[in-house]
Amino acid sequence: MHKKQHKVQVLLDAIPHIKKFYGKTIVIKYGGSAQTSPDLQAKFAEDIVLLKLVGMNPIIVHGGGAKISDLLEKLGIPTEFVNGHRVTSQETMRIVEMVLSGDINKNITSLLNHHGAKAIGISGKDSSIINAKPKEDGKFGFTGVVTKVNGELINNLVKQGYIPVIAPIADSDKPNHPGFNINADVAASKVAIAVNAQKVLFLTDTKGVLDKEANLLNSLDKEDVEKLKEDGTIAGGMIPKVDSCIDAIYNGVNKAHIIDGRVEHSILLELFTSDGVGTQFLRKDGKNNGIDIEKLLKEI
Ligand SMILES: Nc1ncnc2c1ncn2[C@@H]1O[C@H](COP(=O)(O)OP(=O)(O)O)[C@@H](O)[C@H]1O
Ligand SMILES: CC(=O)N[C@@H](CCC(=O)OP(=O)(O)O)C(=O)O
Repeated sequence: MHKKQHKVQVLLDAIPHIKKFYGKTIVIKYGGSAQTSPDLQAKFAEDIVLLKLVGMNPIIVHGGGAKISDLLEKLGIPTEFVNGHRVTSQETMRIVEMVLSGDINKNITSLLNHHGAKAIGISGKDSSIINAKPKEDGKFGFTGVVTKVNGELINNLVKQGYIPVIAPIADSDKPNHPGFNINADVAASKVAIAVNAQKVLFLTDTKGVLDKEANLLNSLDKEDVEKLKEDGTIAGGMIPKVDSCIDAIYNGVNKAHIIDGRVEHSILLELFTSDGVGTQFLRKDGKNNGIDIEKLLKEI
């Protein structure tokens, strides 16, 4: 095919995908592990701006766990993770907020704005968009469990043309409280549920969920995830990610995907091509994901 025709064909191939997602809300969890190089960050920004321009409503929830750990180490403050969630002392909470809300949130917001978006950086504390209480009765210190997300406020920002960039810090309902550190995967799924998102994408530093032989698992549901966690195939930072994917698809979000944020334009590959990348999470009972099982069975 002639080069110019090929370019046109690429656009034409994207039409059904653009149609499917036009006007739909997509939450993108931008993990710390996928924020590594300036080049990848610029490609991420291009993808998000393109989604907005073709009529989708992207909402970003970002992480930054690696940067938090780096700063804690420099300051000589020990840190611990249990099942992928950081245990957060009061001292650590201040660092977490500085890194997530002060540094990373503003960098992503500025990056998107310089690529032509109208991005607005907020933390869950702003207007108490995310509320939380202590996780496991305080065993995790200032690590929180989300109790409420103001989806309406986030959707109002979207309606006004903004791309919300949300730091996973939550407010407490108690005054003079330092707030809560929320695992960014958990924050992303709770935001996706609250805004009634069509999809939630988790960008990370692996191809997706891998089995014991490091083969990519293409599609998972609740029971698969339970088995993989039980036998230790899924560990560490992957635990909150898969739990969040399951939470999302059982609470109104059609599909969740874990994709490789190290691959350039992985968001566009996922949304605009039929190949699909990474691991998808889909309810096999067909409820809530747009698949008409009755119709499919008749066609077999
Ligand atoms: N079964 C698995 N498949 C893929 N990655 C896994 C698995 N179990 C544990 N992991 C780990 O989870 C990591 C991703 O989680 P994390 O480092 O928290 O990323 P992020 O910053 O994107 O949230 C991978 O880099 C990998 O080390
Ligand atoms: C409670 C908890 O685990 N909070 C996380 C918040 C940041 C995060 O989740 O960042 P990634 O997505 O890059 O891992 C932390 O302190 O590291």
